[in-house]
This record gives sequence, C-alpha cells and structure tokens, in this order.
Amino acid sequence: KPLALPGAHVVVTGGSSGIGKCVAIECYKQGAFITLVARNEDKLLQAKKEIEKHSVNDKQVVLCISVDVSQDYSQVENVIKQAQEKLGPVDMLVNCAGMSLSGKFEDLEVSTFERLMSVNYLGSVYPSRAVITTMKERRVGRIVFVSSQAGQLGLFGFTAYSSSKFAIRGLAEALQMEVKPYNVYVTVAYPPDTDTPGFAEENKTKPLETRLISETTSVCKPEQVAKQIVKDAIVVTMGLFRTIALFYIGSFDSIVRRCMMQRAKSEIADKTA
Ligand SMILES: NC(=O)C1=CN([C@@H]2O[C@H](COP(=O)(O)OP(=O)(O)OC[C@H]3O[C@@H](n4cnc5c(N)ncnc54)[C@H](OP(=O)(O)O)[C@@H]3O)[C@@H](O)[C@H]2O)C=CC1
Ligand SMILES: CCCCCCCCCCCCCCCC(=O)[C@@H](N)CO
Repeated sequence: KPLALPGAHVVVTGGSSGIGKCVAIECYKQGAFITLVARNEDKLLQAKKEIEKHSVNDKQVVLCISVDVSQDYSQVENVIKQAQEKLGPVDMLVNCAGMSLSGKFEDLEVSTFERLMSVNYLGSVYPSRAVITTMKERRVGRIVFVSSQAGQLGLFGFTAYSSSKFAIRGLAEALQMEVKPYNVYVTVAYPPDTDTPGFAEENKTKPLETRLISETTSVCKPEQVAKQIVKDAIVVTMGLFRTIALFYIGSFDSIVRRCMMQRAKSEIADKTA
C-alpha cells in the first residue's frame, strides 16, 4: 500500500527553494524522477544541479519547468502535460509553491489578500486539478498540500496568510473524500517556522507581535520538515485525529463508495442494453 518512490515521478511546485527543494532532494535520494516547477529559471537550474548530486542511479532525471502556478489554469495544465510526456504519469504531486506576507489587517493592501489567495490557494488547486484525472484512472497517486501552523490557528499579522492556509485544509479534506475509493491519498502538512529563503524574506516586514508569537516555538530545518512531509505522503496513516469528525467521515465514505458502485453497475447495464 505505501507508494514506491524508486522510479516514481514526483512533481514539486516551489521545488527551487526552501522546503520544496528539500522535498525534491528527499524523493530523489529514494530513487524518484523529479519535475521542479517554479517561476525563476536560474533558481530552477541551480536547484536541479544541487538535487542531482544526490542521485542513487544513472537513470534518474530532474526536469525543470518555469511557470507561475497561480495565474492561468491552461498554462499549468500544459506544464503537467509536458512533464508527463517526458517522465510518465505523475505518481505524487507536492504543492510547495507559496509565500507569506504579514501586517496588521488595516495595514495590508487588499491586493495582498488577492495575491496570497491566488498563490497559496489557487496555486495548489491548479496543479492538483491537472493531475487528478490520470491518478484516479490509474488508481495510483498522492497529493501533498503544504499549509502551516498558521493554517490551524489564526495569528496576529496573518489575516491574509492564515486564511489562504485554512483554505488549503478545506480543499484537501473535501478532495480526500472524493478520491479515496480510487486509491488516491491526500495529505496536508502544517509546518512551523522553517529556516528558508522565504522565511528570511517574511521576517523583514513582520510586526513585533507576530515575531514574538512566532518566537515561542523554535525554527525548524527545511531538511527535517521535508523528511516528515515525504514520510507522511508515502505511508498514509490515519490522516486526521478528530474523534467526532471520524464518525461522520466514515459514514460519508460509505455513501461515496455506494455511489461509485451504483454508477459502475448502471454503466454495465447501459453497455449490455
Ligand atoms: N518557511 C516557513 O517558515 C514555512 C513555510 N510554509 C509554506 O511552505 C511553502 C514553501 O515555503 P518556503 O520553502 O519557506 O518558501 P521559499 O520562498 O523558500 O520557496 C518558495 C518556492 O515557491 C516558488 N513559488 C513562489 N510563488 C510561485 C508561483 N506563483 N508560481 C510558481 N512557483 C512559485 C518559488 O520559486 P519562484 O519564486 O522562482 O517562483 C520557490 O521555489 C510555502 O507554501 C509556505 O507558505 C509553511 C510553514 C512554515
Ligand atoms: C493545534 C496546534 C497548533 C499549534 C500552533 C502553535 C502556534 C505557535 C506559533 C506559530 C508560529 C507561526 C508559524 C507560521 C509559519 C509560517 O507559515 C511562516 N513562517 C511562513 O513563511
């Protein structure tokens, strides 16, 4: 049941920096073929070189594709098509592209809310939407979303960021219920502050309150966070420990399975009729 990474095709958005780059390295070390997706081509090539140092056989490939995951769905769809033509169907998608901007609600431009929603939320919807059909058909697939601790708890300074990360959780949980009968698994990571270029950038404009709240927990290494993300995606344990929710989820899952069987039956009936 665990996904076999050797020979698997793993697409990592935001794979040119920080957590995403470390996820790519972790998968490459375990024998996967990698597609890196991000905007800046120099950063992509730089990351490709770094990842290739960790190869475990001479067949492995790191493919780089430059695209903005948050802008135009048809562009993202094309990128996934290109990747599948070169490296085969996507076995695992890791949605790491994202960014953080902080400030008091009244100090943030409204355009910041739009920007974070499109990069963090729509930037996870588009790639996932582009791989899901093939995953369901093949009865193979993993989709990983990267939320944040600020996606479980709304925090001072993060009105725009937290809400974009909460949105990811809703998306992931609803999608999981749809695709479970097709052996496709969805996981969500909720990392704490992690030492990355993105984190350094965020710290330049963080309000004092946000910084003090953040400093109550320690800063993680991206390698460590990436290791956990990959492990959780490969061996999917009981995703979410929510006692009451579990009861409902179980009964909703059986509705989904029943509908799936009904549909299969009526398709057979249509064919024989
Ligand atoms: N570091 C932290 O403290 C934490 C981070 N997270 C989340 O983890 C994820 C990764 O963060 P981190 O590693 O720190 O970030 P980095 O800024 O170091 O890396 C972000 C990556 O995403 C890419 N990216 C950003 N915007 C887009 C876009 N519109 N289209 C395509 N690619 C894009 C960047 O490349 P390019 O700019 O070239 O496009 C880069 O590869 C984010 O979603 C972040 O919110 C969650 C919790 C804590
Ligand atoms: C239910 C249990 C929840 C526990 C929450 C504890 C919260 C403590 C402080 C949180 C610090 C903020 C992290 C944001 C990280 C982030 O996403 C940015 N660094 C991105 O760049």
